[in-house]
Amino acid sequence: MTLEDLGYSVDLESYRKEQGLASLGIGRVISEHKERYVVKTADHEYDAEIIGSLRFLAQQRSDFPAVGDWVAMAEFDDNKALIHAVLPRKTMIERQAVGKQGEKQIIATNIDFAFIVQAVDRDLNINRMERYLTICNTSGVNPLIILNKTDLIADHELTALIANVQSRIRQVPVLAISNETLSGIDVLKAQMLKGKTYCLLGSSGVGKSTLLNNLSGRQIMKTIAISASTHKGRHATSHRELFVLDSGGILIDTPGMREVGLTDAATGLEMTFENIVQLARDCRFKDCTHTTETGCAIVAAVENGEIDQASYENYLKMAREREHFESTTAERRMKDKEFGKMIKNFKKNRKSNKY
Ligand SMILES: Nc1nc2c(ncn2[C@@H]2O[C@H](COP(=O)(O)OP(=O)(O)OP(=O)(O)O)[C@@H](O)[C@H]2O)c(=O)[nH]1
Ligand SMILES: [Zn+2]
Repeated sequence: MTLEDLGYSVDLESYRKEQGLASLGIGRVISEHKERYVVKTADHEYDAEIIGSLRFLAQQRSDFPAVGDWVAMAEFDDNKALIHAVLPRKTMIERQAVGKQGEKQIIATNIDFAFIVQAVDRDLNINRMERYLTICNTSGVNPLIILNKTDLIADHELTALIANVQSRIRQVPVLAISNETLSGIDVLKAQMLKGKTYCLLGSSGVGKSTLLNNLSGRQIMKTIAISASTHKGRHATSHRELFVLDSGGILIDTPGMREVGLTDAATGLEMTFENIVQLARDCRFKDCTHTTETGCAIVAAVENGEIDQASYENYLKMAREREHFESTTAERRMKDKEFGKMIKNFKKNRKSNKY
């Protein structure tokens, strides 16, 4: 295997040279667990950690390596390495960190295409599709919607579902597949390009791992991490998350996600809801919130059925969420600043009081 097989590019190579990193090895992070990384190189896999100075300089979660990252590293043992630098990311899919208001968490980096997977039997949720789309649009990743488990419903039901999805999401291709009958799998395989990185996004149980197995033609087992204290199997931490398929495509399987909160960087919202946002030009007031104002072109379009009511509500909900993220981040920064001032004053007082 070569680095190019893993997705390495000319741009990355010239960056590496420019930055004087040529003496270090280059590899791609294929899994991450509590600041321990598995880094794959052309002919090796390393257990890696980051060097102290990198940790020291890290200001936020996104400064640490993530699955999909290219890193410059030094081998120090047979299969151990230290990560010295994270190379610039072409794309970065991120969400609001669960339970940590105002913080971001990277899902995967350097992704070219995302497969947004949903199951047609009971999980289908167009609001959630729009949410994943927004996340993709924000980071410049090309989305494809995959409807899985089509073996579980009748053909006419599937036709209706696809029409339903496409009435709300017009600009994104939709592909129906079944991991059971393998219908659609070859079509999907044929679309995947050598050296490009794909990522599977979707809730737990929609069939991402099964799809990975079908695309790779192998049974790639997930090792479930066992929490030592409770001996309870912990959910969906796969040991390896990045795979090179025989077709040459590179596939990242992210653990199933229950929550996909938006961050302030969700500029993709306007792209996802382009047909809604465009109408705002005709609103009577420039600062229209598109809710209760008279002369709101968006509300009018919802009323006359031009815009889907559910889509409209989902748009407003996500716009509020983005705003909330922004305000909590601002608040936190303010608090940090105040805390910094307090420390400074304390030190000053201590000096002057000489205790
Ligand atoms: N009938 C049917 N069942 C499927 C299909 N694809 C997957 N399944 C089943 O759905 C269940 C969940 O599939 P997984 O592939 O583990 O789902 P996942 O999205 O990887 O879930 P996480 O690993 O929790 O994120 C398994 O029991 C699969 O056998 C399908 O096309 N048809
Ligand atoms: Zn309006």
